[in-house]
Amino acid sequence: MLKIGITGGIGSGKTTVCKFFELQRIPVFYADQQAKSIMHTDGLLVDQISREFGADIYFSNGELNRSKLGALVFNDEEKLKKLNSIVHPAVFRAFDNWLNQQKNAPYVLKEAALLFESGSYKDCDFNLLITSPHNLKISRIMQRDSVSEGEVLKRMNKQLSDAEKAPLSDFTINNDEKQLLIPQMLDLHNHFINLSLSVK
Ligand SMILES: CC(C)(COP(=O)(O)OP(=O)(O)OC[C@H]1O[C@@H](n2cnc3c(N)ncnc32)[C@H](O)[C@@H]1O)[C@@H](O)C(=O)NCCC(=O)NCCS
Ligand SMILES: Nc1ncnc2c1ncn2[C@@H]1O[C@H](COP(=O)(O)OP(=O)(O)OP(=O)(O)O)[C@@H](O)[C@H]1O
Repeated sequence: MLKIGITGGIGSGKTTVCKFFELQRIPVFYADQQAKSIMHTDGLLVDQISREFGADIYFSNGELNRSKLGALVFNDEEKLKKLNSIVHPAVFRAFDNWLNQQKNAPYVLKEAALLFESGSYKDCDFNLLITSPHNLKISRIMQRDSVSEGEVLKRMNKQLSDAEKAPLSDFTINNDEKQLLIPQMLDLHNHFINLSLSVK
């Protein structure tokens, strides 16, 4: 099964682009959403996170206190490294399990904000980068998550820049709201279908 990694900085529009691929019946694994889910459902992970960040990082109903954890890790490089080292291996395992269930698709997409930073791109056959202008990414997230520019910048600064990601990418979609998104996506979809036929 052909595996395509899809990434881009915070607010670049990864998830938006993936929804179009889903309309073409391409299965998409959303690593960030998966991380969110298993951080309160996977007992082993919950134990590790509680041990590292204190039991009160979870609310009494078992939900993760995301704003508290975000404030801790995005202000402390070592804590962020620790959290990543706990969560990322669990997300890799979840992807492997998910992949085993995708039998009939021509190819699959793995959507991850930290595709390159986590090394996960090495496990993909090709990698697709979504780019958008800096200020547009910031304003999208401020609007989507009702957060300040400072909060967006803290997350952005923990990610590689587009200039660093570009040499590691095989394909790029420009989501600057000037170039049309759907034709770019459809061109790539057709290309991936052809690639999947050639590797069969
Ligand atoms: C610290 C947490 C709880 C803060 O949650 P919050 O609701 O504020 O942010 P959310 O998860 O919605 O992420 C928003 C965006 O921030 C960026 N981001 C998330 N985690 C990270 C990270 N570890 N490093 C850099 N950027 C990140 C991504 O672009 C993401 O889409 C959360 O970000 C988290 O659990 N991060 C660790 C897991 C992870 O690395 N996820 C992403 C890849 S699997
Ligand atoms: N081409 C576009 N036109 C209009 N709005 C857009 C476009 N692309 C993305 N957006 C909006 O910008 C916001 C961020 O997009 P999206 O959630 O897809 O980004 P992301 O890269 O997945 O972000 P994150 O790294 O935080 O997960 C969303 O509210 C989305 O609806």
